[in-house]
Amino acid sequence: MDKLQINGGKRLNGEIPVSGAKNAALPILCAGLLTAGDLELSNVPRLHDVRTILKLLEQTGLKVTQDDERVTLNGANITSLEAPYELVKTMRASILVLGPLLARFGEAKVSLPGGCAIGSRPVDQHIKGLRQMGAEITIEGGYIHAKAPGKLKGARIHTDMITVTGTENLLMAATLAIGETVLENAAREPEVTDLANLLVAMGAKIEGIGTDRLVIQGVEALHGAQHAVISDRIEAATFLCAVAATGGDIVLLNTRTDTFDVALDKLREIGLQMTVQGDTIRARMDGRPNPVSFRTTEYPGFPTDMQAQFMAVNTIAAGSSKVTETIFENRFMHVQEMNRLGAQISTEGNTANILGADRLVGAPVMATDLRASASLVIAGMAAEGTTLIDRIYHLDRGYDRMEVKLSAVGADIVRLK
Ligand SMILES: CC(=O)N[C@H]1[C@@H](OP(=O)(O)OP(=O)(O)OC[C@H]2O[C@@H](n3ccc(=O)[nH]c3=O)[C@H](O)[C@@H]2O)O[C@H](CO)[C@@H](O)[C@@H]1O
Ligand SMILES: C=C(OP(=O)(O)O)C(=O)O
Repeated sequence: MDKLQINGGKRLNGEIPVSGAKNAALPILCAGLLTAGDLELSNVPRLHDVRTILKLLEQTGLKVTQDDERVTLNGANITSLEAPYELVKTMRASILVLGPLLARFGEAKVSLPGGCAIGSRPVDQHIKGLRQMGAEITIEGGYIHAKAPGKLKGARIHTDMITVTGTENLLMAATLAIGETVLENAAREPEVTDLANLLVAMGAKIEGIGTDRLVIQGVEALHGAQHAVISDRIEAATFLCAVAATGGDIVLLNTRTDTFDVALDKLREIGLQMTVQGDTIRARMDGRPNPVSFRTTEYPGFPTDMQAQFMAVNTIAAGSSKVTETIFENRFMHVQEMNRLGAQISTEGNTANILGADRLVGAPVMATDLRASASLVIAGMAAEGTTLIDRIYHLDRGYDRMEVKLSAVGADIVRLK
């Protein structure tokens, strides 16, 4: 199993290209199931999760042609309407094939995703919404069996909570349903907007893009389109946290700063000096970070996917901070590992109290989930001595060669096979 070995205490200096967003690429690739035409995608990140979804899509009969970050999909010859447990269990976002398959073919059999390290993560809202659109859904043997005799029909759907992949699944389903669908309480994450923009390019009729009320007029069929996946705001903010923790002067290329204002404000509060020019951000840091307190919430609030990385910066800040996680019930698994490096964090329910330590000292630690892994990389880079991070397959799910990008700007970080 691969590990990362980090010798901490190195300042970062140089340019880092930001990849396309995992959380936009995954639903967008699933949208390939909605059409018999060619979907020509660029800026698709090289991630394990992308490979998993492509494997899943290929076994439905979707034709995949890949040239580095360019992926062309063709859904003219879909032969299987099933997403098997073996693939779904490795990646929860596989549930995103449900809406498109059901909408275009009137049938789908998708393994129920299990819970995962960060929480139980049910998909009841996806199912509830599809039922409101007329789908007949049974759950048997660990699989969601869904049928829409005739076709899905437009409906007014108000999800009980804001759900990102739930909104995406229902949005994709609604594009081919008969009549009008209104999605109330819709997620407004930039990745949902990126998917909606692609669907419009494919011929979908969607109003309210970027708001919490999406109105979709179903069409008979969608056609092929070209689309560049939006830049990954979480990857970009992760690198900014890294430089805030180590000090240095870096330039991020290919960013979309308009998609992560809240994180940028918090980074300024930390003391990171940033200059934004077009799609680049120059970020400079000297001295010890200021502590920052925050609560995670849905977009446009502070993203849960950045909670762990900001906590890593807080561990060495000059003062104490409070971090509250409101989206997932078990997203503090990095706390114990950071404490192994000398961090002083205590938790009370969904709140972590962090007392900034004068220094962290390297130690062997274990990655428990994707963003926890990234936070341990940051903490390891800020620590004195050597940190060995085990189970970095979590990191590879969602970061495109993180150690290569960080070594290129001066970090001492190597992958041990
Ligand atoms: C592939 C992808 O885009 N993943 C992102 C997506 O996950 P994902 O779409 O799975 O997260 P959701 O927005 O659906 O989850 C938000 C909350 O709603 C709950 N819930 C959700 C659906 C449902 O049917 N029932 C239910 O109870 C979840 O357990 C969670 O507590 O949004 C999360 C919240 O921004 C991010 O952390 C993930 O990186
Ligand atoms: C939780 C995440 O992803 P997923 O929903 O794919 O597990 C994440 O990107 O931080």
